[in-house]
Amino acid sequence: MYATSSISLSVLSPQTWPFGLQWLPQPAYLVGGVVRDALLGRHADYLDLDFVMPEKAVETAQAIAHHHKAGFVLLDAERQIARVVFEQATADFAQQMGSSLEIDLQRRDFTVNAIAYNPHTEELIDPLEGFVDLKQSSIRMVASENLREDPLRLLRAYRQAAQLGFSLDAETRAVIRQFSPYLSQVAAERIQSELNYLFGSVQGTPWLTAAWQDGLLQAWFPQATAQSLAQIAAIDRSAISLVAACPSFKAELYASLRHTTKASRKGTKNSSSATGNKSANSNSGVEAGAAKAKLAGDHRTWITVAKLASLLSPDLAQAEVELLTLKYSRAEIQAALTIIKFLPQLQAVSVTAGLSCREQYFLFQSVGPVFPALMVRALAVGVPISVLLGLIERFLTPDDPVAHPMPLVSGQDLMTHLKLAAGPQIGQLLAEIQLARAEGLITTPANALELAAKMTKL
Ligand SMILES: Nc1ccn([C@@H]2O[C@H](COP(=O)(O)OP(=O)(O)OP(=O)(O)O)[C@@H](O)[C@H]2O)c(=O)n1
Ligand SMILES: [Mg+2]
Repeated sequence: MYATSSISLSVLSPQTWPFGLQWLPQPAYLVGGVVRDALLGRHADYLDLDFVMPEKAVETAQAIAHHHKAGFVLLDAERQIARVVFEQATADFAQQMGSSLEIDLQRRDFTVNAIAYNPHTEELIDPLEGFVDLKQSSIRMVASENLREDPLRLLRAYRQAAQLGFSLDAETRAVIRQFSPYLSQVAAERIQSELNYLFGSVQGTPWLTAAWQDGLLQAWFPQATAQSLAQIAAIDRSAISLVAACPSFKAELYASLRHTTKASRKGTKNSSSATGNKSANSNSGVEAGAAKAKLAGDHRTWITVAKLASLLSPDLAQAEVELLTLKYSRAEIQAALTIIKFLPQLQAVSVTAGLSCREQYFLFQSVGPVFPALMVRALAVGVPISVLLGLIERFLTPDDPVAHPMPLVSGQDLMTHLKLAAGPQIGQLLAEIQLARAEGLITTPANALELAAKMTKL
């Protein structure tokens, strides 16, 4: 135990919390990432407070939530863990595991995450010498049994190494390799959220590759090869090249998909009983997790979907099974499958001939909003940038008749003017009108009606 005078821990001060110190019983400790990050001088983009206390954890959370009109979620009744969700912060309150704080810390994942701070006395408690590992930028397990107890920690090691810019202690890595088959026992939602972080940044890529090399991804992506991982690195480079060639495409590539998904990095159902491995047992818990993931910058973009698609089987049915197993949302599954389905068409394009107007029209129609993900994946697998830039220009032009056709006439117009009955023929005529427009053959509604009249007489 040592006093904090030599280190600036102002970020841990109750002044930064959304509630006052008087709400906490004595003793109570801050633990986990917030302490680690404060010691590193690392400012997370949002406040994620984890408290442990020998008793009254849930009552404390309840009282704080009630007084501050914040959200309250009982994450685990048995282990007495509750979450209070504020607008700009989340605070978890857990009953200490075991009869002392030291025992609780000994049951955690990595030494750098097993440092506690007592806000009442302003002291750090570091029995596992996590501070030494922090200074050496090293992720070191507390004990191999702890990794066995909650195998998600195997993958967390790579995610946290990526996030912190740390290395993985050699002995820890050897244990992870040995335990890698146990990762298949972990709830898919928890795996997914770690993966999303690894997909979400350039720094994640080498660690994703390391995780694959160490056998952590095989159970979830049985078809992934060294080449798949190389393609993920190529996606990082391709995104840079596309933005350099076409700066206005950046906003499209990095558009957030989070509104389309409810998967969360914490608070999803699981059966593990490890310390700090908080699990929600209600839907509101999932919501709380999602809210937190959103605050934490769980950035799902078209680039992350393109990376995900790189690891999947090229067989659509098989890829869908892999995505469903990982509990990806409908929207993400649709997006990843669209990439897999249309990539071969782009790979087959000859640079000289390019895609015909008609082919482009159908490509835009079929791919829809997934287009940016398909472009970055296509460039990563070697489709010439010249082929892609033409398509991107169309995509970025709001009134482009090929990428964004506006109907010249409606189905109703056709029925009224040509005295046709409703039926599949109307849809076919509308498609032909759009195509003729895309090819520059017609420009006005009158032209469209003429064309349709001609076609019905054929
Ligand atoms: N599977 C897990 C999850 C969490 N923890 C412990 O619970 C703390 C808080 O967990 P969490 O907030 O998920 O992670 P952080 O380490 O705080 O990292 P982040 O910056 O991602 O919040 C961790 O530091 C660690 O002590 C653990 O031992 N095993
Ligand atoms: Mg945390």
